[in-house]
Amino acid sequence: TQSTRPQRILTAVQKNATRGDPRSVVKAIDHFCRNKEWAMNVGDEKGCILDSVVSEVNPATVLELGTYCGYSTVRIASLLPPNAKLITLEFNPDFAAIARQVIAWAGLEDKVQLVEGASGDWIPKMKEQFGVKTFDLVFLDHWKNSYLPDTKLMEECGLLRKGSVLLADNVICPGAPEYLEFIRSSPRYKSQYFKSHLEYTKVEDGLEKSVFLGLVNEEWT
Ligand SMILES: CNc1ncnc2c1ncn2[C@@H]1O[C@H](/C=C/CNC(=O)c2cc(-c3ccc(F)cc3)cc(O)c2O)[C@H](F)[C@H]1O
Ligand SMILES: [Mg+2]
Repeated sequence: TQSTRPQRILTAVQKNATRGDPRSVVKAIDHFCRNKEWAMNVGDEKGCILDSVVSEVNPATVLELGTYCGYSTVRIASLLPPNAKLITLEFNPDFAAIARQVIAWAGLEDKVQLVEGASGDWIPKMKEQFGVKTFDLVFLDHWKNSYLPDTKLMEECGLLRKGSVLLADNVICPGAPEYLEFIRSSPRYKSQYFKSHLEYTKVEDGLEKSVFLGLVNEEWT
């Protein structure tokens, strides 16, 4: 039977990366996607911006929406301090199965909890199921029209605290116009755009970093 692209990405990791070496896993995927088959990983250029935000936030709790093959999961988890936890949500069972193996090859299973299911179902259960109070960092990289509803849901569920950082991929390509419009005009967020390129291409894309400011008082006037 024909293999899938995620399966071919996993094979490239198993052939070219060193077990337990996250950087070699990232390198193997980038090499495969740049030279063999494009895939929707955040990639090396935007990945460096992701790395710098993770290092700056130095999060104890991270939520990733949209695991796909686990590329950004490995990038983020490899930078986390000891005892930090990354919860990543993926509702496609085939992608989840590949991502688990990629994360395991990188030796990061202890830092990552991959939850197979939909963000809309799991965000409301984060506290009771995983003992999470709030997230220090959220990486949004799932369906682009889900960025806004899921951000509102995280607020409603009390999963964001003053200073929580949201980092959204693809705000230009494919684009997340409703999310950008909301987050840039809301008094509850301080946003910053990091201009870059769509993974493995010269097409413009970028990441939007937004700091949650908490419920600001003008909302009570
Ligand atoms: C809605 N709730 C969800 N809950 C759990 N897992 C989810 C949920 N929604 C999706 N997933 C899961 O998250 C992933 C979805 C990633 C979507 N990403 C993209 O579409 C995306 C697209 C491009 C792109 C750009 C140009 C072009 F010409 C073609 C493609 C570039 C990018 O970097 C992207 O991230 C996964 F597939 C899905 O099962
Ligand atoms: Mg993306």
